[in-house]
Amino acid sequence: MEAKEPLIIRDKSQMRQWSRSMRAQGKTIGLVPTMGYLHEGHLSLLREAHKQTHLTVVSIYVNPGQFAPSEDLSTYPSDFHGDIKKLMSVPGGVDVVFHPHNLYDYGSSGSGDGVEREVRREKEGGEGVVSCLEERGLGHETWVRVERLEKGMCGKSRPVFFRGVATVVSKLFNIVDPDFAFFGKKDYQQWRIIRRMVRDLDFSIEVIGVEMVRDDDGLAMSSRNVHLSPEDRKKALSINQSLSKAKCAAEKGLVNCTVLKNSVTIAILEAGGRIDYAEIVDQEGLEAVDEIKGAVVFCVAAWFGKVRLIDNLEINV
Ligand SMILES: Nc1ncnc2c1ncn2[C@@H]1O[C@H](COP(=O)(O)OP(=O)(O)OP(=O)(O)O)[C@@H](O)[C@H]1O
Ligand SMILES: CC(C)(CO)[C@@H](O)C(=O)[O-]
Ligand code: BAL
Repeated sequence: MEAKEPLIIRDKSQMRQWSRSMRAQGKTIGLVPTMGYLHEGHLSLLREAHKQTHLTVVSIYVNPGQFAPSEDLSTYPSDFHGDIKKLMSVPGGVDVVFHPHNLYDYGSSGSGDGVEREVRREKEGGEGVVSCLEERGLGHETWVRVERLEKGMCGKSRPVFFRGVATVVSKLFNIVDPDFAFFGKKDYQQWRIIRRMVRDLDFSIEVIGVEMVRDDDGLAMSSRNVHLSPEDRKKALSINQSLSKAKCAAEKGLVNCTVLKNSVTIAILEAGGRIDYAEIVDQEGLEAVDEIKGAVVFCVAAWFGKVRLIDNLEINV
C-alpha cells in the first residue's frame, strides 16, 4: 500500500515555519539531503530516518555550488514525479519533500557584476577555483570549509565540491532545523566531512551514517549510473570486484597498501576504466596509511566513459 502524499515545500520560510511548528509540538525531525533521481540507496536513508524520528524531510536540490563549471551539473539526472512515487513506496512515506528552486540569494547590486569580475580575474590568474554558482554571477560569497578533510581524494579532482557540500548542508540544517540527518557511506569522505563540520560548528544535530546499498551485481547504487552504457556498466563491476578481492587479501594478512592499491588500479585499468584515485585511509581522519592496522577504508574513484563513479570498502584487521 502506498503511503500518503508528502507535503511539497519549495520556499525556505515555509520550510522553517513547518519545522518550528512541529518542534513546538515536541516532534523530532529527520532530514535526508539528496539531489534527487532517487534509488534504493536514498530510500534506505529514509527507512533509517523512520527508525529514529517522528517526522521525516527529504530535500531534493541539485546544488550548483558543489559543481565546477567543467562538471556535470547540466546533465545531472532528475525525475521529480518518479522520486515522489518512490518515496511513497516506503512504509510510512515521507512527511515533507523540500524542493527549493534556488537556495542562494542574489547580490545586493542585483547584477552580480562584482562576482563575475572576480571570477574572471581568478581564471586569468590561473589560480583559485570557481563553482557553477559563482560562474553564474550570483552574489553568494560565504563558504564553509572543512579544511583538512576536504583536501584529499574527491577534493583533489573536484576542488569546489566539498566547499559546496558543506555550505549547502549548513544552509539545509539552518532551514530545516532537524534533530538527525542521514548520509550514505557510499560518499564516505562527504559523510566524514559533515560529521566534522557538525562537531566543529556546534550544530545540534546527530549525523547518522547509513551503510551503502549495492545493485544485485555489486555495483554501488548511484544516480549517475543511469548515464553508463550497458558495456561500461559491466566494466564498472571491476571496481567492486577488485575492492572485494583486496579486502579478502588484507584479511588473510596482505597489509601492504602499495600492493593492494596497485591490484585495484590494474584491475580497473584492464577493465577499461580510468582511475581518479585509489586510496587506503584511516576511517576517521582520512589520512593515507602505508600498512593496514586497525580500521581503514579503501576508497576509489574511477571513470567509465563519461561517468565518474565512487566506491569504498571498510576493512578492519
Ligand atoms: N548506494 C547508496 N547507498 C547508501 N546511500 C547512498 C547511496 N547512494 C547515494 N547515497 C546517499 O544519498 C545521499 C544523496 O546522494 P545523491 O543524491 O548525490 O545520490 P548519489 O546516488 O550519490 O548520486 P551521484 O550519482 O551524484 O553519486 C547521500 O548521503 C549519499 O551518500
Ligand atoms: C549532500 C548533498 C545532498 C549536498 O548537495 C549531495 O552532495 C549528495 O546528494 O550527496
Ligand atoms: N553524491 C555526491 C554528489 C555529487 O557528486 O555532486
